Amino acid sequence: MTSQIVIRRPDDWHVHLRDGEMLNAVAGYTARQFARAIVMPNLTPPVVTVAAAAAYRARIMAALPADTRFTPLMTCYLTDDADAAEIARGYGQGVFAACKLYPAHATTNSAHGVTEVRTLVRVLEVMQRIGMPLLIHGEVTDAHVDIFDREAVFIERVLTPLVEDFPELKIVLEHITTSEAVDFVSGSGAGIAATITPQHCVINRNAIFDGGIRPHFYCLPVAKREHHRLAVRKAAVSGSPKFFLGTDSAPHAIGRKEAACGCAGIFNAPFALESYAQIFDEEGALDRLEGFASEHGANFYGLPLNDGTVTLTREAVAVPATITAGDGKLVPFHADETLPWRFVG
Ligand SMILES: NC(=O)N[C@@H](CC(=O)O)C(=O)O
Ligand SMILES: [Zn+2]
Ligand SMILES: [Zn+2]
Repeated sequence: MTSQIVIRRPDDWHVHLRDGEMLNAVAGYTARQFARAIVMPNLTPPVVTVAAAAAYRARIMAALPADTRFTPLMTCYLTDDADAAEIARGYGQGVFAACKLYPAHATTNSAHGVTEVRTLVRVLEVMQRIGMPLLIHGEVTDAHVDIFDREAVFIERVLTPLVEDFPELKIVLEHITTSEAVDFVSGSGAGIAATITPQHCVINRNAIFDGGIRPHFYCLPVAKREHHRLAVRKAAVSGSPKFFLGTDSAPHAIGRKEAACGCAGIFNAPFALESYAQIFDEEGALDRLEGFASEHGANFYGLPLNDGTVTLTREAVAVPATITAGDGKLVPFHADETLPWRFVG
């Protein structure tokens, strides 16, 4: 039985580091495990300019010890009046690594998101030309569409025509949750990829209602039926270069989760690699963890692979019930569980 995993230093291709006190509390968890991370721009107000992204990047580095080897990769939040020239300038200067498309009102802090993808034609043309990836929260927001169908309907109504109109545009369908998403990405060209979170490999929708409402298992897109979980999990461990690691770690203070209208988001950064290692181990695919965690994403983005390695050992690790964050508390994914793999560093 394998007792140790050594892989090239991995990257997290989708994370929410927040700002202010929360940023100070959570940034270290991501920087400890990952060499780079694609940092989501859904702050209030959202990150839409090169200057705002550069300033946010500086705040992230200031939240970490000076000797931390971590590179935040910044993203531009697309709005209906997104500025193609500003976006191209930010990409050219190495400030923006990608643009993020939130359908308006699809998820946390998406009120400024895009109402009609059609309005973005100019921006998408430029992105396609310069090779800048478009990252998508793939859910329709139509209230008539059942919440469990919103990803599949987005693929049909929005993503399929988008790929037809912009065949060379690099697209990452973020945090996929359905067999429809797996099939769409698998059946598309090399320019279409997806990130996969640990939670969508581990839980199905029953977890959200297990003996009562469980707000710490609520995120968007919401977890789906078991057969979807199995499809997503199979894609993660498949070895396909189209699927790569993106935790979607999305911290919300405990009081904002345990509330009459609790926020969507699962905080998985503190034990992210432990969680993925367990999944790959259970699937007999530990030899594919390195591709998923450390190679496929970088290759898709056209970035160099990281130097150095990280190690996990087969050793029980107890996940605490809560984690202190400033004056408040966060509940981590796997709270109160014991995981079989320990991140050593
Ligand atoms: N995933 C979530 O449930 N929440 C994310 C937003 C997002 O990634 O959709 C957040 O910012 O809290
Ligand atoms: Zn999202
Ligand atoms: Zn997210």
